Amino acid sequence: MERILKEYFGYSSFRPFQKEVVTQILQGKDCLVIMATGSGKSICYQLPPLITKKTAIVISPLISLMQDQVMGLQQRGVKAEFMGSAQTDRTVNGRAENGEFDVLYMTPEKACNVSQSFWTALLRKGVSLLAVDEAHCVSEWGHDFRHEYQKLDGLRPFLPKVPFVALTATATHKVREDIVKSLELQNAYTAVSSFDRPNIFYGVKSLNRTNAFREELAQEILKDVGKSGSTIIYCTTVKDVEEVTGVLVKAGADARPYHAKMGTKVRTEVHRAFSTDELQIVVATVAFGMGIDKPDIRRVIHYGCPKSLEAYYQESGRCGRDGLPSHCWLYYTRGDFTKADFYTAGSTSEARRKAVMNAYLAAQKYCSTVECRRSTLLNYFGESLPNANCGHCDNCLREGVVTHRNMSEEGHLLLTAVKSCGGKWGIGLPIDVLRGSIAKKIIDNGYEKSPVHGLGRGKSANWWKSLADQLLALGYLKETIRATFRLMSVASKGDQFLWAASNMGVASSLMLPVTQEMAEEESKQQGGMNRQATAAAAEKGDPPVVTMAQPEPEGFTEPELKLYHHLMETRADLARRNSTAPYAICNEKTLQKIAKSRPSTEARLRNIDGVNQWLVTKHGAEILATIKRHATDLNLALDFVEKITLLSVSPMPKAADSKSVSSRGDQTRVTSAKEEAWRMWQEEGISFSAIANLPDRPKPIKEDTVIEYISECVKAGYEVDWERFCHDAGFTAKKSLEVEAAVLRAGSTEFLKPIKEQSAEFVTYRDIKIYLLMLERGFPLPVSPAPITDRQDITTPIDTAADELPEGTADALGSQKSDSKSEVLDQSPSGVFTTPPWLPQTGSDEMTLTGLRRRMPSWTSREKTQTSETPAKKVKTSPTQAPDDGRVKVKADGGETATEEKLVQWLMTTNGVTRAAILSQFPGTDERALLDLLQRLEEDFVIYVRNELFRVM
Ligand SMILES: Nc1ncnc2c1ncn2[C@@H]1O[C@H](COP(=O)(O)OP(=O)(O)OP(=O)(O)O)[C@@H](O)[C@H]1O
Repeated sequence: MERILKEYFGYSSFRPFQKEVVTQILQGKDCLVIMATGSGKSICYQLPPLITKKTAIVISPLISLMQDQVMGLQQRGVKAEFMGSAQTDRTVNGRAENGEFDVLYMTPEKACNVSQSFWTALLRKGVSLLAVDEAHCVSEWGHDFRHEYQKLDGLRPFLPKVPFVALTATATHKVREDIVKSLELQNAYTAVSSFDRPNIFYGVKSLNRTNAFREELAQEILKDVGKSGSTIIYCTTVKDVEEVTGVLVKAGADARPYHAKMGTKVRTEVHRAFSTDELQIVVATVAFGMGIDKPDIRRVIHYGCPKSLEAYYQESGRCGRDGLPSHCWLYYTRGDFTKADFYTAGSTSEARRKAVMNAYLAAQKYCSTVECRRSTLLNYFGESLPNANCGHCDNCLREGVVTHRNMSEEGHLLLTAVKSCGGKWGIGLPIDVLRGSIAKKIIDNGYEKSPVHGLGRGKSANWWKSLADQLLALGYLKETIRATFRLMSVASKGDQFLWAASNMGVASSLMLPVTQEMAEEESKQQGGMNRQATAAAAEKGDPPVVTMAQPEPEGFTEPELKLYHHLMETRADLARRNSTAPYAICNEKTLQKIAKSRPSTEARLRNIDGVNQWLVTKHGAEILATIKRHATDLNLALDFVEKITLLSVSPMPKAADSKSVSSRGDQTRVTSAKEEAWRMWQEEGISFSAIANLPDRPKPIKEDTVIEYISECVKAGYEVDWERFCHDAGFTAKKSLEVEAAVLRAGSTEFLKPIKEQSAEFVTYRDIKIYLLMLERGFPLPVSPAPITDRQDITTPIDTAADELPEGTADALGSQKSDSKSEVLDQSPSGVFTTPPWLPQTGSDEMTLTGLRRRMPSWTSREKTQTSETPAKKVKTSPTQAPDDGRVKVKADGGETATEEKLVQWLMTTNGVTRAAILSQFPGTDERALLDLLQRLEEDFVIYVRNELFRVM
């Protein structure tokens, strides 16, 4: 899986849940995948067809979305196409039926209308899965309900045993249940990830639909768009689209409109220009919604409140899909909150109408809340942030700047006005009463006689509405929905407040934040006084005003930045010449990694996370040429190996306080089996081999597995006796130096295989992993006094050392809780080791374990056994274990032995071989040891098995 992920998509590791979902699909299981926007759901259905070589059918709601995905996949060497009305290539149908495509997209309408014979023919060729993308469209409770989605279960009989995979980024619990029911998902594996998009900054501002405001907005947008990345401005109406585009173009912006009233041809052209970076800003209605899969959109601006919070999450989710910092701003006016009729008009059932209304109210709440925007968004989907303050939205940044004020008087007035209107109206009428309106409705109902009539004249209607939002959120007011009307009444908490005020003569204090809207309204009324206050606050060093500016990549020196920009130009040029989008060539994050590491060869370029085989083959030469050309001018060294990230790890906590510590970042604790292995080794001194062969294990595990377990504990912060660990694992100074040299030659620490290829034969995958772990945790590496000057200097340790050991010794050593150091050196009671014959017999400080190790040619028993003068204690390695140099034990009956290298080399010359064939090729190999070797190579992604044939990756 990892190999294919790297080969086609360029990624070196899976994101959370991707691997699990792919595994379940490969096992034929239905899946329900609920993962955040931009979290990488597509990989879940794009990888299985590449593994199984069977077509994946993907149901997608929009042609533009399918076209985008097909373009991206084709750029990666994946055979992808879409079937539907917009398809001009007449051969697609036949080729699809013939199983020629890895990934085949179609709309639900198309899928429900293709003939049974099509499915039968395709099924004969092989179908790996049927994915239903944007699966929330299945549910009436979803924000984009589509009838055709509800018919997709009709495909089940045509595609027996084909796993159905439903994917969406927006599904409340109700929607999830609907999806499972409607698509008849059986025993589905469900993956639900966090909805959080940490790289996105969320903010809300108020809006005024006047030309003056739009001009101001255009200036604000223009300040940032010049820097980099693309911008989408979503509008709720075509009129808004035209007006906003107008002012932007007039102000000199590179902007074009996109809405349903434009012809298909023009829309396609706008879409293409935007995707290929020819156009920087698209001002669009939601028609442009899900169809955009561009990873480097830096700003999504909403001009008007969206129709639902789900829609907002989806649309804002188009932003920053490459994980780089991006901004989402929502501009709204309270006038946007009066469109309930419009949005609910198409509802065919009461349930649907209610769902639309709830989602609409949630969007309004998001606009007017003074709480953390991110929390508000996540809470809606049933998720809560560990910290109520995300620190990365306008409200959180304003915290500390926002002043609180006792609004008990205003609160009392508003509650009284609502009460006097009898709970029969929305909030608008009581506010009109407060502001002294003598409209017909007020006179007809006698509200002008209310004791509070006209007492709230000093504040604007919007100011009072903002207060009402807060009183509603705090439970002083309550809202009931009748049809599309929102009726406001006083809740019991509000009643108590009013009662206390009239009976005790005092209103309780009501400290509330002055919302941005309140501040703006007051500012308008006080002729800009508030603006002065804001400037004064800034002078006092209050948090900075948030801008939409796109920061340059972090941690880059000036020359590196220049190189990065040259690479961006090369990418744009490649995209132009290949009629594709720059991001389809390579995304910005990957380009940043390339600029930082500056590979000099294709192999090193390939090694970079995010670089796929296709990029190397098609454009590698030009990218390398750009690097070479500019790196010299900019005085930048090539093949820069970034160790900073590896070494900048916090010091390791002590075991006592680290057992419950989760690993850095990923909150996972080690399993009890791993912790048990760690405890036995670290605290009880039991050897790896003894732990691997514990008598009460149902089946022995490999020594390597034990080492892996302990390594995981180390990563999770557990303490280890590191010297002993290296000693027991046979990781010597010589190996350490060799791996270090290999890392430099490989140019990266991302993958094990290139490092292995660059290492001397005696270095095993285990050694490389230990070396990387030490680097990661910042442990000192073993040192040797004699530097290795020449590769020839490094000789391969003997192959047969372990075979000379008498049977049973290892088991015996293990069962007596042995410290494996005793396999080599006799330990004196003082903890000082006696000097082996090949070391000087004097020199007290050199007699400590560390001192000895510093001077020893090697640390380990196994390496010591190769020294002819050393009277090594005989240690037996279990027949199922491969010795630490990765070699396999030789059987007494002779014949050629399978070593890691020999085996891999031979496999490379074949098209895949069975285990029996390997055994006959290497008759001197112990069968169990061979199995171990094969398993280890598989785990290290050196080989893989398909149809019981072993092949090299
Ligand atoms: N394992 C990975 N490593 C690094 N990047 C990845 C990985 N998987 C996916 N990505 C990248 O993440 C971005 C988002 O992926 P994708 O389009 O699949 O998201 P999505 O979950 O379908 O989002 P949405 O619901 O918004 O459509 C893409 O640029 C993709 O290439």
